[in-house]
Amino acid sequence: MKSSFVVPADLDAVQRHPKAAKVGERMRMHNPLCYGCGEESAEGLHLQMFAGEDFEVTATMDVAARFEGGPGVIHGGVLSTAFDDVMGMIPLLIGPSAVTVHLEVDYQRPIPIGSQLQFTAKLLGRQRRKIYAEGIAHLGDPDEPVATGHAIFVTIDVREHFADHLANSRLADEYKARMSRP
Ligand SMILES: CCCCCCCCCCCC(=O)SCCNC(=O)CCNC(=O)[C@H](O)C(C)(C)COP(=O)(O)OP(=O)(O)OC[C@H]1O[C@@H](n2cnc3c(N)ncnc32)[C@H](O)[C@@H]1OP(=O)(O)O
Repeated sequence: MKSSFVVPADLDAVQRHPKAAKVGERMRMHNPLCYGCGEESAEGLHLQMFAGEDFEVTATMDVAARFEGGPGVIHGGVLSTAFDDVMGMIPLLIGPSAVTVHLEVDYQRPIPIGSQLQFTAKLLGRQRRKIYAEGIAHLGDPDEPVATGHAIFVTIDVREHFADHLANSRLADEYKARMSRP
């Protein structure tokens, strides 16, 4: 990796949340309209995420024709969206909701339209509200990654963070009802 992404040395202790998805279990969508993993996002990536051992998440994504960037290959922005969402599941293994504050992707090989991308993401550490994660994407052999991602997520109070924006969602009524429950 050729960037300034640095995980601090003085990390906090972390534990897997008792209510986190079990190993091998599909992780629930955080929002059915999410462009990354939402089943109700017609044009979205439709990532399928699974909880792994310890602090790992795996995911698969079919590289559909609508994701083309260069001729016959995936668009780089689509791939970075996928990394954002896959690594964005890591905080849910330790508990808090969190949003991306930093995301970077190293593109190592072209990724063909029609292929199935597989992802493995893992926690690198937590320091206060910051959660550091790393992910790789591969086409079947995890020892031959086609891209690598790094991200920092910051924990949020979900109700507070989204309060002014719920009305923009197609599921505004549902979210308003859910967030007004004690
Ligand atoms: C319905 C269920 C939904 C559940 C939601 C699940 C969604 C997951 C999947 C999708 C993920 C996304 O795409 S999220 C969408 C894209 N992201 C966003 O929209 C986030 C926009 N950013 C923000 O709203 C804000 O920056 C916040 C709220 C995240 C943080 O602001 P804040 O609360 O004022 O906190 P602040 O003090 O600035 O930062 C806290 C700590 O993080 C550090 N920090 C802040 N920014 C950075 C940065 N770019 N790089 C490094 N470190 C940073 C600070 O130095 C500090 O460290 P220290 O002092 O402790 O050392």
